[in-house]
Parts: sequence; structure tokens; C-alpha cells
Amino acid sequence: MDRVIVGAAIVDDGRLLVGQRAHPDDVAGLWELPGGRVEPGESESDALVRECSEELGVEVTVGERVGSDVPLPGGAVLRIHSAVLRGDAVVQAVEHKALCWVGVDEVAAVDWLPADRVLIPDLEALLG
Ligand SMILES: Nc1nc2c([nH]c(=O)n2[C@H]2C[C@H](O)[C@@H](COP(=O)(O)OP(=O)(O)OP(=O)(O)O)O2)c(=O)[nH]1
Repeated sequence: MDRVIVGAAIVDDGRLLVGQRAHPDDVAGLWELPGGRVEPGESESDALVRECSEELGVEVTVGERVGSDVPLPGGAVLRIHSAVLRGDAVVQAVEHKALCWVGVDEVAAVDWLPADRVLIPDLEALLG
């Protein structure tokens, strides 16, 4: 089975959270959705909760799938779920260079990782 990289489309107050990668050098500075690899024995939802805790210092509640799987180089796929912050949590850039909340009119202008560009229409639809 292909490896799954899960990403969280965290929406709060009508805006989407995007994170600027700090590493590796070839993608540092580009923007992504928080997330990462699903570890063996872990559900996709558990992986998203773990990654958001590690990367953002917040607890999230995971929602429905957003868009279709996006193939990544090396045989993995990128799979996005919507998510919301639990309580009054405030995100922190623990692992990213920066975090930014973007509105529906700004999603297409984000300097995304290549794979994430495929998801722009789905992310715009999510934000309504
Ligand atoms: N998290 C995340 N990864 C993405 C996105 N788009 C995309 O192509 N990727 C790629 C970049 C990486 O090759 C891979 C995930 O890497 P990662 O560094 O976030 O995952 P991880 O924390 O589990 O990995 P590791 O550093 O522990 O090895 O997926 C995205 O929107 N979010």
C-alpha cells in the first residue's frame, strides 16, 4: 500500500491555516498544510492530531476529506482532511518558518508546494 501523508485544512473564522516549510532546502520557503506521515498502526485522524500537536502546539478535531489523493514523488499520496481547533487554542510555528491564515481570495496566490497546487479549487470550495 502506498504511504499516506496526511494534511490538515484547518479553518477558523473563514480562513485557512498555511505553514511555511523550514526544511529541506529545496522546498524551504514554500507553503503547505500542517501534517506528515501516518505511522504504522496509526489512523489518519490520529496522525493529524499528533502532527498538529507537534507542529502547531494545538489540539484539533478532524473532519471530512478535502479533494482527492495527490500522488507524490516516490509513491506516497497526499490526503487532506478538514479540521478545526479545539477550544481557544492559538497556533504556534513550532516547526514552520511562519504560519499564516488566508482567506478564500488568497488561496490561489499562496506559494504552495507543487503537489498542493492541485488542491487549490478544493481549498477554495472548503472556505466557501
Ligand atoms: N505535511 C505536508 N507535507 C506535504 C504537503 N505537500 C507535500 O507535497 N508534502 C510532502 C512533503 C514531504 O515530502 C512529505 C511530508 O513530510 P513532513 O516532513 O511534513 O512529514 P513528517 O514530519 O512525517 O516527516 P519526517 O520529517 O518525520 O520524515 O509530504 C503538505 O501540504 N503538508
